[in-house]
Amino acid sequence: MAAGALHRSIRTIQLHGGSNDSASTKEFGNSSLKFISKGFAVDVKFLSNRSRSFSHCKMHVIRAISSHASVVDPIWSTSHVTTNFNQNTSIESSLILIRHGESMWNEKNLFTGSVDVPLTKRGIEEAIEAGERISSIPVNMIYTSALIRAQMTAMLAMTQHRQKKIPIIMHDESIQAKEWSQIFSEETIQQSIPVITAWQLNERMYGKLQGLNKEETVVKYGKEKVHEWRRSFDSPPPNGESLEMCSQRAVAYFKENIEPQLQNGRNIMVAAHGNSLRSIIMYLEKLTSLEVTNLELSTGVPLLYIYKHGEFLKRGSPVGPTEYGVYAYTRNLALYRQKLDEMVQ
Ligand SMILES: O=C(O)[C@H](O)COP(=O)(O)O
Repeated sequence: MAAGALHRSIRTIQLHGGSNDSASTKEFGNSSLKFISKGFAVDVKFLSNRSRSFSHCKMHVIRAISSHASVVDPIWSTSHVTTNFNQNTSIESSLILIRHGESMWNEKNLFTGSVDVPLTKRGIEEAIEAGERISSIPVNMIYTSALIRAQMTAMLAMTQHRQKKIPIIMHDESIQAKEWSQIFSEETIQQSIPVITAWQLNERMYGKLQGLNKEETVVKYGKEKVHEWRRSFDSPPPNGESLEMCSQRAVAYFKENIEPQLQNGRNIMVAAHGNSLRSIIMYLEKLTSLEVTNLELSTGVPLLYIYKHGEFLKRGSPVGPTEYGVYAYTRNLALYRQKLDEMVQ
């Protein structure tokens, strides 16, 4: 990654650092500090430590290396990833969206929403199959919701990836969690893919429908009402979130956290849910609130978008690693696949 890119990333840490990245008072007593933040292992020297607030403390970044190993991905070392920080319009990156595989409540046809239910055996198989489909598409970072069905899907899918890197969940919930999950081998870091979990990508909160059977709910409230709750943009289910409300957190998270990574040439997989992904797709494809009512996402089917010139180009779902079509979408994808082919020879 270019030095400029690192410094801009660090500036981002400073700007947003007040709450999430605040260092402990003990650490501020030193004139230098090492920490891992937003996936970067950072060495800093404090120029002024009068302020106790990390976000206001002046510092000089001595060294910042990606702790998100795949950001500097050897397979991409000659590609755009290292040279793309000057708003280079030729930057191109892949975005894979995947709804989790079948969950135990999908199987029972229950409204699930924010309830944290695991995958069924079929859901596990769907996730593995999804992994095969995307196994030759580059993935530098993974975002999942905070719910186990999305996390299982991401992890299972990555067991199939030809790059053989290891997805590692980033624990940012406390300073201790960050410290205790550090990795001390740069080589091991390079063989890892950071997995960022975010509640904002969770399924819409289904309110008083959670745990109810979908068919029984139709019998009780009528087909039309239930369809309106499930698919309309702005009618929330009782005490729950409408798609619009879900979109306010999911799309905001996407814009603030995921889109900048794509702009920097990082290839991203997002494993999330029917409605959080519907709202993100609505944004990517500029769908109207009417058009989004017809958008249905199957469990465990990955969708590919190419990000280029600030636009998201829909590329459907890759069929499989042996299918050539998808890799012909862009030269970079074809080259990536070719490098993977060469690696196994
Ligand atoms: O939360 C749920 O019940 C499902 O994952 C999505 O439900 P929906 O198809 O009713 O939106």
